[in-house]
Amino acid sequence: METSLLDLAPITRHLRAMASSQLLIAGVHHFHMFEHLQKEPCSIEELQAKLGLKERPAMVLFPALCAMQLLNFNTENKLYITEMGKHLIESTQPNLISYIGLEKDNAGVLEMTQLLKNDGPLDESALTYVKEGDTPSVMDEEETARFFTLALAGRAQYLSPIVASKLPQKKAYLLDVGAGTGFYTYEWLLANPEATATIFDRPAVLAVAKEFLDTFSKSNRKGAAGVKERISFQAGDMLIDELPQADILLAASVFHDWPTETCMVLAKRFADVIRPGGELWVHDAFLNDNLDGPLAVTDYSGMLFMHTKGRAYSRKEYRNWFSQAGLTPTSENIPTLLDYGLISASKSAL
Ligand SMILES: C[S@@+](CC[C@H](N)C(=O)[O-])C[C@H]1O[C@@H](n2cnc3c(N)ncnc32)[C@H](O)[C@@H]1O
Repeated sequence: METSLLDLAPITRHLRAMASSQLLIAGVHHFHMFEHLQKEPCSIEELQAKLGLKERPAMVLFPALCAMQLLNFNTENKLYITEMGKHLIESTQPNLISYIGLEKDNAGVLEMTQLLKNDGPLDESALTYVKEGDTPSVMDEEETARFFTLALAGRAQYLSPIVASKLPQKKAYLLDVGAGTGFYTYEWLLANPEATATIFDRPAVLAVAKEFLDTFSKSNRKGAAGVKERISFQAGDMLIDELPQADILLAASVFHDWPTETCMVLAKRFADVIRPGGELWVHDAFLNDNLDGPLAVTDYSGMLFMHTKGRAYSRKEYRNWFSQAGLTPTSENIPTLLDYGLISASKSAL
């Protein structure tokens, strides 16, 4: 299996870098963060209260400014302004406040500011990649579900050989929840000729996934034709519907679409259907455990914040959810490509 691919991360970093600009300008000109912090260092909660921000926007904005080296955490875990950040305070001469202000009315900055203040858009049906309750979802309309699923196809196709090669290699039954195109599963089944799998997603997304499986099966790769017979599709709502029991449950780019409380619910639901001795695998981009970067992921978190109900989380946050769900997280951090990686947790054997 091909695992030595050229890492295309520079492309996704440039794509996501727009979030850095928006968060920097919003932080300086619309939230006046540096003025608030100049008297004394603040805990995350204290700064959140001063700025009137809910938990999710705070956890997007503060790590981003740390990753930009403008803020940092001291030994008491309080945020303080770095030497560079001091040049964003009025009393420091020279400062770059007015220069940054040239962009303060940029449409993207104003939108980011509004979303940070509201913790997301007022109209939740504008969000992408999420289906929750009775709120209409773009993932349930044929045209938009196709558009948003196709948008992720190239990324999944590119990442899937390396992700599949780092998942357990064995005869097992894999459940791919929120599978989108299903590429990770197709690759993994190709590498594991005795394994079986289920692709779980919304019905309109599965219609697109089936087309990708058709094309995959017809490729001239050895064993590709047989993958189709070992795969089933299940339409449903992962937040409420019964999920099938599995040896391996894969959640690729799934948790980052949801707020913390929903991530905890999902972790528990996933843990409950993993068979004894089975494993939960998460493929995602992770914040540093001390929430100060990396910049590629704080940028990604800003974009996720704008378009979904989620953000990027640290491995420590994931591992806490896994433990609370009754699983045992491993300490292994497995990098893949595009600033993503894998982590896993296991369920004890009976
Ligand atoms: C960001 S995409 C990830 C797709 C794929 N795993 C990948 O990495 O390319 C999230 C997926 O979760 C699905 N999803 C969102 N809410 C869902 C729900 N309540 N039940 C089932 N699937 C859901 C979406 O339709 C979408 O395909």
